Amino acid sequence: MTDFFPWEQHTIFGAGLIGCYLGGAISVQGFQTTLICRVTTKSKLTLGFKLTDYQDHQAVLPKIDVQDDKQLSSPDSTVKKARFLWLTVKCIGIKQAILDIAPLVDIQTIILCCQNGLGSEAAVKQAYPDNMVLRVMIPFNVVEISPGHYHRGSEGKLTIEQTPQSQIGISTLVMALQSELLPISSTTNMDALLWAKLQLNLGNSVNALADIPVKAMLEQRGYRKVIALLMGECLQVADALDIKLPKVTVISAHKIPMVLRLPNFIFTLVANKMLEIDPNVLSSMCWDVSQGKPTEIEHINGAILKHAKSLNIACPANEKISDLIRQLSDIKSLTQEQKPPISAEVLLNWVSGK
Ligand SMILES: NC(=O)C1=CN([C@@H]2O[C@H](COP(=O)(O)OP(=O)(O)OC[C@H]3O[C@@H](n4cnc5c(N)ncnc54)[C@H](OP(=O)(O)O)[C@@H]3O)[C@@H](O)[C@H]2O)C=CC1
Ligand SMILES: CC(C)(CO)C(=O)C(=O)O
Repeated sequence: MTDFFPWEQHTIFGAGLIGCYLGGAISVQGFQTTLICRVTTKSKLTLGFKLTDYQDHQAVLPKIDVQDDKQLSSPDSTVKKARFLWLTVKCIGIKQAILDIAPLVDIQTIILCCQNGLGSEAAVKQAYPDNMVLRVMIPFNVVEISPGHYHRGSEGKLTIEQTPQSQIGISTLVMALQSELLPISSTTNMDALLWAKLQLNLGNSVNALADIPVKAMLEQRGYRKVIALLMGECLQVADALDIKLPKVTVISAHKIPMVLRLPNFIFTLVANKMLEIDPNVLSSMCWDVSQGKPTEIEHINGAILKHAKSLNIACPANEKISDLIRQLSDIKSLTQEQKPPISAEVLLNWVSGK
């Protein structure tokens, strides 16, 4: 059993949307917090920043300890070892992050992997076999409304994995970090919870191709039908693996595709909670595509395809949408019709193979 206490050093590695929101929410509670960011974002963050959420909670952080990746790797770095190392880079940044976090890690460091999708923690565990490595599920969306203003635009509790070794410490951590800006809980069944989140993240690729806010996307039945196709395949794979998906929205996992297929006027009535999202929310993949960055498609839709292959289950919709997202990395080679924004009708025809 490991004893650890919430007031020990929290370090957030990868100060982007989730990292800044999480780090800000921890720091504002009075816990020692350091953000590790890129050189290019340091000046913005050292001026302090602001957190808000969709329920009008807010906090202003006049000062927070920010170090950039160059300071971290410098031989005379004075950066403290982390007790809680929150890894908030994208899945595709994990390989490099594993090397770069070395100066922050000692035997006591607990590494908390906050990635969407499946499997990012495996490489971290392999690189740090003597450390406690726990997974974290982040259900809510964060956007940067203006430089240094991070906004949580949707509901849900950040959930930390509990293992037999971590139980007491994680329960104490959860109680201590709990706040209006950061609702938080823990689970002993992270595998199933991450599959349930994976199901929801199937909307990310559609959102990136639609190139409109999530709320506006969900208001169009054609996009919803595409998401329903992707989710149907995901559920088939999860069922074959005998994973029982916990309910992470008001609608249970197996009913979501059916609800998504409903005509607009019934959908608006049945799924009004689902539409309670800020109108400015964009999925993380939509940000990546609009900024020309690589996406997490291989860890989201790709994770389903990997399992499907080993189970011999066909997932044509996920295959098709993964191809469309991959093609965006060579945007110059695409026709106008293949570039976002892609209309709901066109996308539905492509994905359903019509
Ligand atoms: N955004 C959201 O609303 C949600 C995101 N998630 C998940 O959370 C994870 C983080 O997402 P998000 O916050 O959006 O990602 P961001 O890209 O906004 O943040 C990651 C940050 O880490 C930086 N970074 C990456 N590698 C390094 C490194 N080696 N050294 C220093 N800095 C580094 C990135 O810089 P650079 O860009 O220059 O590489 C970037 O600033 C993802 O897995 C995502 O799917 C989950 C739920 C919601
Ligand atoms: C919050 C959610 C589900 C969609 O916005 C997400 O995980 C993301 O943007 O990556």
